[in-house]
Amino acid sequence: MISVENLTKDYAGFRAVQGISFSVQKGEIVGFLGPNGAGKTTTMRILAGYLPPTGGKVAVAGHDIVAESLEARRHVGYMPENVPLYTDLRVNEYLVYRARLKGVRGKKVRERVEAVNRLCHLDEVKNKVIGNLSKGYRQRVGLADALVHEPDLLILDEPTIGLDPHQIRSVRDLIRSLGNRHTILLSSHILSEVEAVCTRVLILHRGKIEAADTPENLARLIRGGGLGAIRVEVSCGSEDARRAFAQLPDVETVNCRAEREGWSVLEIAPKAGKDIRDGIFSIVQKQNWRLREMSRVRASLEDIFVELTQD
Ligand SMILES: Nc1ncnc2c1ncn2[C@@H]1O[C@H](COP(=O)(O)OP(=O)(O)OP(=O)(O)O)[C@@H](O)[C@H]1O
Repeated sequence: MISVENLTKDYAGFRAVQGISFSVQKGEIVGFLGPNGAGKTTTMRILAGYLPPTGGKVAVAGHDIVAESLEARRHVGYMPENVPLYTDLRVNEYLVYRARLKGVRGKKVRERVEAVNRLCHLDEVKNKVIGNLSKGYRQRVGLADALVHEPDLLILDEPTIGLDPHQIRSVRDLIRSLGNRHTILLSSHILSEVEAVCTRVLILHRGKIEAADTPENLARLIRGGGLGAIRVEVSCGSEDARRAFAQLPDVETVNCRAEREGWSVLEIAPKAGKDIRDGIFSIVQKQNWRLREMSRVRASLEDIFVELTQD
């Protein structure tokens, strides 16, 4: 659905996107992550046909975004970061206008507007003036706009920015349900949201792709080859515990997380690919400590993001 080869974008001598390549298959929901200024919006605007690339090849649904711009854009629904709406229009009027502008004709216009109103839960506000809507409803109007011409591909730039937790959850559920029928590329700084809806993530840093994989595989990349840190709670002082566990040959780091009432909580990271659980247990036995927790700490998407994008 998306094919990007060696894409570059220059702004007045500054290279914001530095030769990136990736592809997105039909039916995927892909999270596009990166620190501020990484080049996410720039890339998304190029994919949506709003900005010309400086170099490289970009195709959407098999159509070159430069040579066959109109045809490519027919397949794309784009929701920009700050949804530009005509605040004097009513929701219905706006969506009818947008549908016509995007080439929807005749009876189909009403049908499509009704369908997206239903899908985006806009029915109760469809006759309201957009300027009087809350931020959450405006975001949904933006999403309805992106969907009104039945695109195959949805490009959503921070779709939940500025929403409260209830609204975030409802937009997230909506995106997940759209994933059944659409391919989706979405950027977000809310990593729990990306973890919840995306099948794959692309991490962009300073205009380059640092990683592209499922969150599970990325966690494997950064934490001990997939085995992850082990969290233990043992009945001793944290310094004694730290020293004892650090002696294990396959241990990379030992960090104390808490110490209270004679118990210490530690996170022990193994060297890549090593399983240190037996060794940990032997030490606990030898020292005659009591053990009330031994669990695996899975790297969160936030851990992965921070590790891959720190300077
Ligand atoms: N129109 C422009 N003219 C000049 N520089 C620009 C322009 N648009 C973006 N940039 C620069 O290009 C770089 C990438 O910006 P972009 O908006 O694509 O990043 P982003 O990853 O979307 O960031 P954010 O998470 O803050 O939205 C930044 O350094 C930005 O200042």
